[in-house]
Amino acid sequence: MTRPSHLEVSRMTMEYATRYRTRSHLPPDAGTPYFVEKGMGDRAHLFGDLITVYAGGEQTGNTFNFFTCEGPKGKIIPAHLHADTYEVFFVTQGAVRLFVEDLEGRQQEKLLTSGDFGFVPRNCPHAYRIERHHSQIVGVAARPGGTFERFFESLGTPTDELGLPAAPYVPAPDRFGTVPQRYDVRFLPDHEWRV
Ligand SMILES: O=C(Oc1cc(O)cc(O)c1C(=O)O)c1ccc(O)c(O)c1
Repeated sequence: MTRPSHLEVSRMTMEYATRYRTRSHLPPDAGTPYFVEKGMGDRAHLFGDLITVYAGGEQTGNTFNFFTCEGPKGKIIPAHLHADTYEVFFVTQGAVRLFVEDLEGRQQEKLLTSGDFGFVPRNCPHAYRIERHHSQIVGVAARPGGTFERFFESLGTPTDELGLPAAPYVPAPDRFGTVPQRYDVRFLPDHEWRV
């Protein structure tokens, strides 16, 4: 067999076995350059969302991640915070209303549309609502020495599908008692938005 040229190599989508998938396009280590075709990251369904992870702790030495989150219009993620995790919300399609409270208790609300960016520091309560069908957010969420992306398939479920779940995936109630805290997620059921 002849060796592929550099160009051919760059077009290939390799498959790996990782801690999380028997077949993944993400390598199981931090030293391998790689490419992932659109939509072909490690996918999970949680509530009405499709989350696609393109890079996570395994690939980045636990320093950052990169994922997309797509959900149906009307979808609300209720108030929560991350004690030690910084988060990016970069909207690439549709419209997403982000609510965030700073460390002094000042609240803001902003409609993000394609190309708009929101940043949520650690310890800041936040929530969001998807305002348009086919909305997509690019996310980065990490803390010193840890990333967050496996939260989605731990509370939700891994999937090979490329679209939103046909019916929302609602975790069993006992999962809420253990999984969020493992990933530095604290839901705030009594939180009120004044904006
Ligand atoms: O984590 C993000 O969104 C979520 C999606 C879910 O289906 C359930 C959740 O609890 C959350 C959450 O926020 O905790 C998310 C989405 C987009 C983004 O840019 C992020 O940084 C995080």
